[in-house]
Amino acid sequence: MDTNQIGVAVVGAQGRMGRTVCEAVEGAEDLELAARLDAGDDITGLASTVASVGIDFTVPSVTEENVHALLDAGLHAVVGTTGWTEDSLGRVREHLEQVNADRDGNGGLGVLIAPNFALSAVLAMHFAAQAARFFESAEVVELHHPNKVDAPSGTALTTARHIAGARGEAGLGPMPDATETQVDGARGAVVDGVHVHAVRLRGLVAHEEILLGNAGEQLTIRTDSFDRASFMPGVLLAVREVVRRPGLTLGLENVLDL
Ligand SMILES: NC(=O)C1=CN([C@@H]2O[C@H](COP(=O)(O)OP(=O)(O)OC[C@H]3O[C@@H](n4cnc5c(N)ncnc54)[C@H](O)[C@@H]3O)[C@@H](O)[C@H]2O)C=CC1
Ligand SMILES: O=C(O)C1=N[C@H](C(=O)O)C[C@H](O)C1
Repeated sequence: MDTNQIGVAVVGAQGRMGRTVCEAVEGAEDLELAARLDAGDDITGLASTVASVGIDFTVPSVTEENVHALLDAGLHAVVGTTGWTEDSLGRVREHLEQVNADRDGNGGLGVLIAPNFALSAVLAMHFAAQAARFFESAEVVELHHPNKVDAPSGTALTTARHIAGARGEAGLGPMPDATETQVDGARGAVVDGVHVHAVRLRGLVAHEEILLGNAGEQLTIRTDSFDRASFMPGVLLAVREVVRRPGLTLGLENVLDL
């Protein structure tokens, strides 16, 4: 391996995203694909490889455990897997503080977790948060392939939280809604007061629409990932950035300086 290259281990390498990430890493001159791991493989062994960054695209039930194992093996982590909570993020922050306190002089480890690495999705979330304070109503509709195991998507959860945060800061109250629900679930999930709807449809990859309404007008912000290639520039950027960002970074928007 060239000394200027960053060694990368992909965890979840046999999955839809993992396979695409392996190809993208192999195609990047400044990165070296050092290991492909999937269920049943031992992350601890990465400590004795040239890998310095682990990329996790696995399943919500195992991603936190994988990140702790990557940190214990001395690797930075880039994570696209969904399912993170304030509690699990807090445990990663604590772990980073511990490992980085022990690494004096060796440069701190970083973890970058992003619900979506596609530029269009990151911008859609950003624009939605900017627009939210100007509208009485806002709802999020996410649309995905039917093999997705979680709903609503991590991107939709984050979008809804950002909208709710912006509305709260602007002093907006609850949205108008006179519904007397006839069937449970008809109005979707409610995330911090924002309704989120999840569509699962054969043929889709990853899509999201943010609807913002006032009397007589509507703003629609839409992002479409037609191919998993859309996530790759963001994933590779995250790998290059995480090695010089000790601690926890949440969202690609921080790296893009939005
Ligand atoms: N942040 C982003 O931009 C994106 C995030 N995602 C998220 O990434 C995750 C993976 O998505 P897909 O690749 O579509 O799923 P997938 O089901 O195709 O792949 C998951 C892979 O993880 C493996 N796996 C399961 N347990 C494991 C373990 N303990 N250790 C190592 N590998 C393990 C599985 O065997 C499988 O190969 C999901 O949470 C999805 O929502 C997906 C696309 C983009
Ligand atoms: O499972 C997927 O496919 C995707 N998952 C992420 C999410 O839940 O937001 C990102 C993207 O939507 C694709």
